[in-house]
Amino acid sequence: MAERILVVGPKDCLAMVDDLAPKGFEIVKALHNSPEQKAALPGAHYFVGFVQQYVSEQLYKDAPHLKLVQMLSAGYDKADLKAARKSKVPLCNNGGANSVAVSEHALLLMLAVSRRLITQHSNVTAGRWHGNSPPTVHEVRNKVLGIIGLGTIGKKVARLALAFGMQVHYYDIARLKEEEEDTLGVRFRLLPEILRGSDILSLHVPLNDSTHHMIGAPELAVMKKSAIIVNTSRGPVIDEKALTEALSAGRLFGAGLDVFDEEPTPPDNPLLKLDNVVLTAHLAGPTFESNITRLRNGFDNVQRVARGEAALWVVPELT
Ligand SMILES: O=CC(=O)O
Repeated sequence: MAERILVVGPKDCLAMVDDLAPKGFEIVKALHNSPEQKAALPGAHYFVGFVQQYVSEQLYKDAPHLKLVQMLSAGYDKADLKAARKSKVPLCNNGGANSVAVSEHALLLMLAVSRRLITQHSNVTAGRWHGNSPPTVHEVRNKVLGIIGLGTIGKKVARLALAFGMQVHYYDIARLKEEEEDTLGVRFRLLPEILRGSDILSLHVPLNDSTHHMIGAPELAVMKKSAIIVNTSRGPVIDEKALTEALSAGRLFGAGLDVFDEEPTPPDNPLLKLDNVVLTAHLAGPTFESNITRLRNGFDNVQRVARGEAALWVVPELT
């Protein structure tokens, strides 16, 4: 009998499954917590979930025959890693499937904040024409971009930034060899140097105990007054209160944020009132293209495990 792949996700995402699903398996598509999911879990061999929060103790209880749990997210900070470890079923992330989307979004935020895009747009739509005003915005060429976290996304951000003529410095606990730095065109700096020296700081680390609030009031205090912060990683990597204070006091030029301490961010969050920010709703990753890549990687991994090979992209905490 064919093995079962259960794919769980929002309706629009499930619509793409039929085009990409591998032959030779029974494919079941279900919305999260739906009766279809409940009925399919006991006989499922592979669980492919668009959202990392689906990885819970209950999942492993309801699906005792799993050989792989494949998340289609990059992050796994909200997945139940304790339950995953206990189950001994490999738990994998999406293998960098979002990296093009997120790196493009990071560049978009850098440019939008540097050029005060939202203010300029609002001025035009409100009939305020400031064409001849003295400049209030920055170029990015020749600026120092500090990347914290030079993984798959961080490297793509570096390549895009280099194409814009930025100088790229990075800090990561895993440092590249000098030849690799030469090939990519980046230079390692210690964290205090990155903070002091960057014109634009872009965060690309996973959220864990060592990255929680890694950018707080003391770190913000040493940054240039003209600096921009871009966060497309996880909200709690920055102390949002300290950032809001720094932005309100004009101690930074601006911030581009796709992620927040609490999501959805509450409507009374004072960050929402600032005019030196560009904010998006944790949507750097999902694009038409990345959704296809996510499923492609997920189904490829399922077939790998079905052939008896080791899964790719097992989350590092479980290896
Ligand atoms: O935030 C998005 C992801 O983890 O894929």
